[in-house]
Amino acid sequence: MDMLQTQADTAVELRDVVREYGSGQARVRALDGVGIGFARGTWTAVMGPSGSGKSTLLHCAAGLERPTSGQVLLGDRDLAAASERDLTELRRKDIGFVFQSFNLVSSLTAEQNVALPLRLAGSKVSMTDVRAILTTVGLGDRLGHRPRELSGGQQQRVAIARAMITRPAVLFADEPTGALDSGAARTVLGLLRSMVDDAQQTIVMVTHDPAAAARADSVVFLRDGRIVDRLVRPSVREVADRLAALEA
Ligand SMILES: Nc1ncnc2c1ncn2[C@@H]1O[C@H](COP(=O)(O)OP(=O)(O)OP(=O)(O)O)[C@@H](O)[C@H]1O
Repeated sequence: MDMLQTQADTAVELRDVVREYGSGQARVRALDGVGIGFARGTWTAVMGPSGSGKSTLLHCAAGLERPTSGQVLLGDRDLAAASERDLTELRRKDIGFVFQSFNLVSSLTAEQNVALPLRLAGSKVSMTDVRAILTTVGLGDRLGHRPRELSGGQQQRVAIARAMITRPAVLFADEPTGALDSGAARTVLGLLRSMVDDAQQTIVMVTHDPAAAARADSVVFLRDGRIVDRLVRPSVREVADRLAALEA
């Protein structure tokens, strides 16, 4: 789908992205010429064997790491060529992150954690909006709780609320359900699904879990730093089989 789309339909596009680490004998090519577009209002899962380049792809697409060569286009801006200052601004306003480890500030309440991106961006903080978002993720009765007073699934829902508050064009998720039991994972995946279906946000998610990947609109598979396959609306079984074949 990405090839035929115009840029206006594409939230993020990687063009011939190469990312190398180290030098000389120790040089590793983590991404080896990746070209892919993530269409607006879609959810893409990124899978592949350990070391295939999934996290590197996510970090380059999100402007957390610079490619060695190639372009990363967010709208009409090339993140690969942006200044540090522009990248910081972009990460605050246009991009959201959800990580396996939740990354909440332990001394802050759920409400304060969700308000934090707005405060950092110097925006006006509406506590009504903060509470509304926490209510959306089912935590309307946990506003004053600190992370240690919440379950893993609840902490991840706070992290999702925090990523939603700035209404980012793209949400990058790195193993968002990796630390959760299956019930909590289902709740979190349902929230991600509604961000795409109800708010037309774009999600790029790295996962090892075929059940999580099957909730996405499409699944791309990496091997040795290259995209080797893509499945559209696959079943859990299809994802698991494809992954097993790549890992064999
Ligand atoms: N900072 C780094 N310095 C050197 N090599 C790195 C660095 N980060 C990643 N690599 C290498 O790049 C390759 C891709 O790593 P990456 O973390 O993107 O893989 P992955 O698919 O996310 O793996 P996993 O599923 O195990 O998390 C690996 O060979 C890894 O060792």
